[in-house]
Formats: sequence, structure tokens, C-alpha cells
Amino acid sequence: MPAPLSPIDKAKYVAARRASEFVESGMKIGLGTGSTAAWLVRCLGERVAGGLRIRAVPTSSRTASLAREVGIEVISLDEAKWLDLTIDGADEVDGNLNLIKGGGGAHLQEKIVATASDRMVVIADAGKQVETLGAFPLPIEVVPFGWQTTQLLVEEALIGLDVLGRTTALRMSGDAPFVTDEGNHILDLQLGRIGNARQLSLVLNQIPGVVENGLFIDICDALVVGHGDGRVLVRDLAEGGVSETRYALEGEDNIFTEIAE
Ligand SMILES: O=C[C@H](O)[C@H](O)[C@H](O)COP(=O)(O)O
Repeated sequence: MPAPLSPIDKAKYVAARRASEFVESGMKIGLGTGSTAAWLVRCLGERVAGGLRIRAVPTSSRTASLAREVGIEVISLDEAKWLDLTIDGADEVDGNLNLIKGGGGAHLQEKIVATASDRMVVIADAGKQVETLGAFPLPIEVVPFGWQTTQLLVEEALIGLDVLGRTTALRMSGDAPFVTDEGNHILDLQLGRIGNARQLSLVLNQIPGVVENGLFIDICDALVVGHGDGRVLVRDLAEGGVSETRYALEGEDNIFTEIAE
């Protein structure tokens, strides 16, 4: 018997399960990266086994492996060119559905894929919702060449901007610098609070050596928030309003079933 899910895993699972219902046969979809997106890939794998026909562009090598493992057809973005829908997790999401992403170091591919989609849907547990972005360190992907110079330029560029802090740390993986799927490094920027996320994103992306930052401004179209008790709230910017779905734990095997719309 599988180990019981923690409340946070239940929240991620129900959010992913609800968002998987947006996927229809014939769609080309973008698959995000991270623990919440991994639930989505598993949910879609089940639907593919039941006859759903989709082609998917993963946003990382990790997601590509999982997608293939569960039987989803994987194609490249160049092959797909444009996608119907991308579903991905987030590290922070504010009231305007602006995001911080990249906690797993995948925000470069994630931003390219989400931008090449008709719609981006974010799936998250309730703890990811914030009033103002910035408590989560902002990931900045930088090329390895001269990364310490890039780090100084980043810290300097923040002087005068509406942020609380401006210290950066090179992300490590054990004793070595973390390396992204594109062969780059990540600087994690401790800001505390971001006053003007759009301005900050533009400033950062103009610095030589910076490849992409983890701010997603005006990219997300809908937010699906899961709760540990099985409730899921969907907020769609186009439709306005919030709809609620509730999933119930069935028996002892941690399988959720939808009980109400
Ligand atoms: O680089 C990683 C991605 O941006 C993830 O979507 C983000 O970090 C959220 O991950 P998780 O669902 O594991 O909290």
C-alpha cells in the first residue's frame, strides 16, 4: 500500500487533477517542472492510458523522463511550434497571477514554453499565494562565463529599485554549482519584497550574462489552487470569478474522487 499523502501533497495532487481536466484529445500541451507538475504528468498519463491523445513539450529533462515513463508522447517545441495549453507549478503567485518560478532551475524553458502557448494554467497548493512577490528568492539563470562579474552587475542594477534586499547566492548542488538543462548557473536573489516586478524583470534581463529571470509577468491566464482537504479553487482571468471543485478521499488507498462541482 502506498504511503499516505501529506496534506501538501494532497493539495498539489488535487490541483493537478483538476487542471488535467482542461486537457482535450488532439491538444499539444506544455508540461511544467517540479513536484506539482509531476502530479499533473501522472494524472495525464492515466488519461492517456484511457485513450486521451496528446503530444507534449516538457520544460525539463526531468519532466521529459516522467512523461515518457507514463506513456505521454513527447515532442520538441520546434516540432510543436505553438501549444494549446501549458500547465505548470509556481513558487509564488500574486493576486494578478504574476509569478516567481525557477525554484527547480527550469524557468528558462518554462518561460519559453508558456509564452508559446494559447493559455498558461498554474497549479499550486494554497501556500504559494502571496500578496506581494519577493519572499521566495528570485532565480536568475546566468551563463557560467564570468558569472561573478554578472553577479556584481545584478546587485548594482538593483540600486534605486523598489526592493527590500539585493543579495545574491550562487545555487549549489552538493559541492558544485547547480547546472541547468541549458548548461548555465543560477543566482538566487534575496529581495524580500518586489515593488515593481515588470521593471525589475526588464532591468535584470538587460544585464550581459543574464539569460532569464524567474518573474512571469502577464503570462499566466488561470490559477488552480489545491487544499489539503480536497478543495480546489479555479480562478480564470478571462472568465472572471472563482469556481470550486471538491475531491474526497476514497477508502484507505489515497485515491481521490470528485464529489462536487
Ligand atoms: O524550476 C522549477 C519550476 O519553476 C517549478 O514549477 C516551481 O519551482 C514550483 O515547484 P513545486 O511544484 O515543486 O513547488
